[in-house]
Amino acid sequence: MKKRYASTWESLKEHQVPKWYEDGKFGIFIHWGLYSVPAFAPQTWELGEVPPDETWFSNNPYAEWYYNSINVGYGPSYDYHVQKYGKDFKYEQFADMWKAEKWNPAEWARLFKKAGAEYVVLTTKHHDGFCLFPSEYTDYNAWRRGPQRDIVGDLTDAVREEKLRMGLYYSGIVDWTFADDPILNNEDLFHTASPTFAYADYAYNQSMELIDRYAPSVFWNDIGWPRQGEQNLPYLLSHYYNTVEDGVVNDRFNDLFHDFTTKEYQSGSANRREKWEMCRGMGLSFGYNAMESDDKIISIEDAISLLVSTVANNGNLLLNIGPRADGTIPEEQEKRLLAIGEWLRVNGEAIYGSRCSSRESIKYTDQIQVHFTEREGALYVLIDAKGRSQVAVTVPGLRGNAIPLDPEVDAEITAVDGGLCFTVKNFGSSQNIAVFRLN
Ligand SMILES: C[C@@H]1N[C@H](CNC(=O)c2cc3ccccc3[nH]2)[C@@H](O)[C@H](O)[C@@H]1O
Repeated sequence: MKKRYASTWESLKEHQVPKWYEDGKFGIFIHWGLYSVPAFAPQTWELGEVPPDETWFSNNPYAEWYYNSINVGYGPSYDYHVQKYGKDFKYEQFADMWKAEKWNPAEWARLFKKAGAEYVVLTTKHHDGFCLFPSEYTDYNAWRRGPQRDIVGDLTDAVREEKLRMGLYYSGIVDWTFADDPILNNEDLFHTASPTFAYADYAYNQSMELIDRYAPSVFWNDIGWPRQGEQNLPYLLSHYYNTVEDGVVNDRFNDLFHDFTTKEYQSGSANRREKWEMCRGMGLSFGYNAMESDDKIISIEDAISLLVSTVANNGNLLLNIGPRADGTIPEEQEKRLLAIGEWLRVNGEAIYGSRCSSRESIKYTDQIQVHFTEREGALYVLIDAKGRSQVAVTVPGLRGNAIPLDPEVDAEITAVDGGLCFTVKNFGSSQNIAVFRLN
């Protein structure tokens, strides 16, 4: 019998995180839109590395922030824009330059499947207000302009064809087509963006059309929800759950409600006792940054290490790709997705469907950490030895027989006082993370 949610916080609080999201562990975030045309941002910091003040916002590494970065009227993006497009070139003109002429959604979905992802989250409307779906509330959308396609619908169909879950991102409180005072600090961002009741209704109406048209498995709201629309939320969220019973929402509704909490790069905190999700770009940006240098893009080994440490601590990893305006995925991003998929094909038994172990992760050095997961009565020991070709670690309190999941891993396991010593002589193809099943 399908549960019916009332539009009250009490009823919503009965919603449980669905098994598919607990089991899925790995998703692909996609930031694609008008900002993918200029595809420019300075390569400065990861979010959380420096305070979110004027220095961050006028040197914003997020290429999807291009509109605000030029709107502040100074800084690297402003200088780039004047030099490349001219002082009078309006951001809105990118709407007719974005053609997505090489886009093949089925190809994208096949790549995400090969990457071992279980779900996908696509931007439907980022802070610039341009919609990737035929919204009935604005013509500033990809059906009327640029690609002249229902990007959201076409990708949703392709993703579901590959039996992956489709999630939708919506920029709830920031929409520069309603209010575009330059943003130079978090106060502007989280509290005073788009301050009208008209915008609150707009956000509510667009969210309803996204739910009714696409029934997304994830409703990923960003930054916050219009304060003038907070009283709409219980109805919106109960409508969402009554439409998508095993749907999930994140914690970016002004901390009023969530299924899972979020971290972004170095920003935010997570606790093992509740479900959380880590999101980040491959480099310092979510939107494609054509200027990005290889040294700023996460290594394959560090991406897998992040997945392992996130999952072992009760999280999911939502790893972003920033496609080019023409619809192709940059090779350096594709390479990382395929390598993660390769690692998961060999070691995924310790990841998919696993649960957080009562054993906390152990940090021996900055390079050597051991994580634990549990699944179907088995304990998995995941030895992460960043950058080392061999390692020997003693894990206390373990006993029994440990088998490497990767047959190419050459390791010796010996019982020592009250624990097991793992001597890994060769990590095989497992990118310096060797996984053992303890029977
Ligand atoms: C995915 C990413 N989100 C950014 C806004 N970030 C937040 O609102 C935010 C970060 C964060 C970290 C920990 C807890 C809450 C948070 N909210 C956006 O400004 C970026 O363009 C991008 O879309």
